[in-house]
Amino acid sequence: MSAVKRSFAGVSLASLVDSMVSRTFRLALIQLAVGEDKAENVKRALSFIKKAKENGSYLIALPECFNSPYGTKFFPKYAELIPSGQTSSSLSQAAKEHQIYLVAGSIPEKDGDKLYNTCTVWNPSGELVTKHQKVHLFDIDIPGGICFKESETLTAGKRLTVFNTDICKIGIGICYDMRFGEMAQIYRKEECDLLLYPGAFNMTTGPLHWELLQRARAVENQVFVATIAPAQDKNADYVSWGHSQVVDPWGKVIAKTEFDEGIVYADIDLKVVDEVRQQIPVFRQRRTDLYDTVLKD
Ligand SMILES: NC(=O)CC(=O)C(=O)O
Repeated sequence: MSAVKRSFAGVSLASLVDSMVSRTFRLALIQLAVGEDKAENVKRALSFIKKAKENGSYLIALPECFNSPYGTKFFPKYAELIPSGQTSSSLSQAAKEHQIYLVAGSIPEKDGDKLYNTCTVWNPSGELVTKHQKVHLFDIDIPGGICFKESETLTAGKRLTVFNTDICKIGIGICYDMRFGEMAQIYRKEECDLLLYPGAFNMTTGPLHWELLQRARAVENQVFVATIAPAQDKNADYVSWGHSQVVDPWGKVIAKTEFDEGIVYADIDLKVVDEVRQQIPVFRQRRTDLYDTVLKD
């Protein structure tokens, strides 16, 4: 729906809707300490989910690779089927028990003879709403910095992923996906109000790009953006930058943490999305006669 369609006879549709349904909710980001013991990783995640629910969260998100260390050598060993694997079954149970939407970071997924980096989304009935297989694999080489090739063991997903909660529409990307502005633009076109990126940037790219990219995606698309990282473990092969955070549609960081394990809470008010889009109406000012970003099958 465009900003134009959001107003009728001088009364914005958003304000009518606002008076009828709640457009605020508490988002919790779990910055989890992830180690080599898969069962322990899942157990810790479940205990943080419980705590986040006790603190009033409606939507809870986990980090990229929350049941496995992040590294190509680990993916084959930790990979599971979705939704028949043990991790999926624990997540489904937790979403149902706590009556929450759960965006479950990512796990290495075994699908046929291929492996994916996959985020599962669960609703308050414990049903798998959707899953996102990371579409842009993290293959980079910065001499003296970091060299990483997810494609050594992973296959790239083939579709973008949006889903609805009772309150808003959400677009999902995983980590490196955040670098691709076209993907976020498509999510805005699909009427998303919030983009969630479970991600694990590193000590080379994190300090420069992590927050910059989130604020850019938020301002360009006038959406809330949240990122959820594993806590930092200085002894791991891959050292996570941490810094899970939430950015509002003005580009302002409204909640954040640094390196340690913990929960970041943000009270999201979707009125802010409508205000920004009304006050700076760039979406309907785009020159689609000159350029466009389109979703392909
Ligand atoms: N780990 C990633 O997928 C991405 C990343 O660390 C980066 O883009 O930098």
